[in-house]
Amino acid sequence: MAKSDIDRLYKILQKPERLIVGLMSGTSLDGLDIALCRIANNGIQTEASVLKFESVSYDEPFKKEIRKIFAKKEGSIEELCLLNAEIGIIHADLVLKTLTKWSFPKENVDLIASHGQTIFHSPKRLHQLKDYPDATLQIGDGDHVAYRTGIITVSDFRQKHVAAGGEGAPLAHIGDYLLFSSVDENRVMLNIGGISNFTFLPKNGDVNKVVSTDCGPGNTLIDALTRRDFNVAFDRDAKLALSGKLVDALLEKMLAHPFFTENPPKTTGPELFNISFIEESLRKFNQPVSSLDLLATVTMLSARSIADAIKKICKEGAVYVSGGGASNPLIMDSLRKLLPGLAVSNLSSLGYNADAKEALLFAILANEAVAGESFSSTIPTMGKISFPA
Ligand SMILES: Nc1ncnc2c1ncn2[C@@H]1O[C@H](COP(=O)(O)OP(=O)(O)OP(=O)(O)O)[C@@H](O)[C@H]1O
Ligand SMILES: CC(=O)N[C@H]1[C@@H]2OC[C@@H](O2)[C@@H](O)[C@@H]1O[C@H](C)C(=O)O
Repeated sequence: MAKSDIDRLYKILQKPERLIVGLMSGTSLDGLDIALCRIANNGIQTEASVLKFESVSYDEPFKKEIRKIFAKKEGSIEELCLLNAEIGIIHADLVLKTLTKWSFPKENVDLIASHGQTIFHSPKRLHQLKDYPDATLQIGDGDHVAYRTGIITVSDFRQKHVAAGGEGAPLAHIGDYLLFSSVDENRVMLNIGGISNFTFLPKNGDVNKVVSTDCGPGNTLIDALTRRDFNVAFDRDAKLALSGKLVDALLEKMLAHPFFTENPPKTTGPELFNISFIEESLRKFNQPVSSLDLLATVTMLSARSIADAIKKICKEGAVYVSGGGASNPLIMDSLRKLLPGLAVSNLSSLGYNADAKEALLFAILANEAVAGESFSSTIPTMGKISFPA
């Protein structure tokens, strides 16, 4: 860290608006979402827009490398160490490449907000080891990103949330509250990524009534099955699931898992919802199920677990859906049927790109980290600052 960097940061935090590149690499391991965001002010005055967005796919060897340790209880510590640096370097290079593609000079970017790659999410509810705290780990070190890009980088947002008594997730509610609260509509901001999660924003704007929680598997089980049984990365437009049949009794067995009955807020990950979860459910069901019917049933598990979680919190208002699952017609149509009191639409109906939302939300967290104040003792500002020099 050099004095010039501190001076630069000081100037950035005094600006009325900042240009922040938000980076999100989620649990689907499909690629890196890169959003160039303009963010004015901070806190409840925040105004944000996405100027440019690109989702850069990871190549198969890189996905394979991450999968060696992703959400696994056991693996190579060497691999973890190497990937921490490698992911930082790859993310930095993807930012540089994308800025060049946009013909946007990197000198004009104030900050990078880098989520990193979640490698293991281990809240107490999952590990159940009484002598250990809630824990979560994101890698792709921010110093690599800052050094390689020359841009001040805010990263590793989740640790402070855990330090302040949270599970390290969801963090979306902060940006959701700042951007999407409405005086005349109850809003559910639903993201269907690998894991599904939502923020409930009551129409009176009362921050104390905001609820934010994971619901369960979004696309993660669907992707795991299409990879295993059909050798494709995901079920585009639910074509495969739509040609299978829902096996009701198996769905009920899956929904009997205690995660679904626990009250929100709660978080989870592919550490729980993975192929072993499906195999265990099939073992309990003890009847043969075809691959297509299994996929149809697992797709309905996503829709049902989301709808059940929302119904507990909000019965009337609107649901705005983002994340890759918003492009799954079987999930979207099922949500509309299961939530008759709520108008379900894509986040684009509020003028925001559904795929860019999570990267934008982390840009907002970085903006708060440099220019904001804690919302409360349990919602502090989050993120660590890395300097290029
Ligand atoms: N056209 C489509 N039809 C069906 N599913 C789709 C479509 N497009 C994307 N998806 C699903 O969305 C997934 C990617 O979602 P997304 O990028 O939101 O996840 P993520 O950000 O990695 O997850 P998380 O939010 O849990 O961290 C894909 O793996 C796929 O399952
Ligand atoms: C530990 C972790 O990376 N969790 C992610 C994941 O993806 C969706 C869901 O599980 C959510 O809890 C979280 O991401 C979003 C962006 C959040 O923190 O709000």
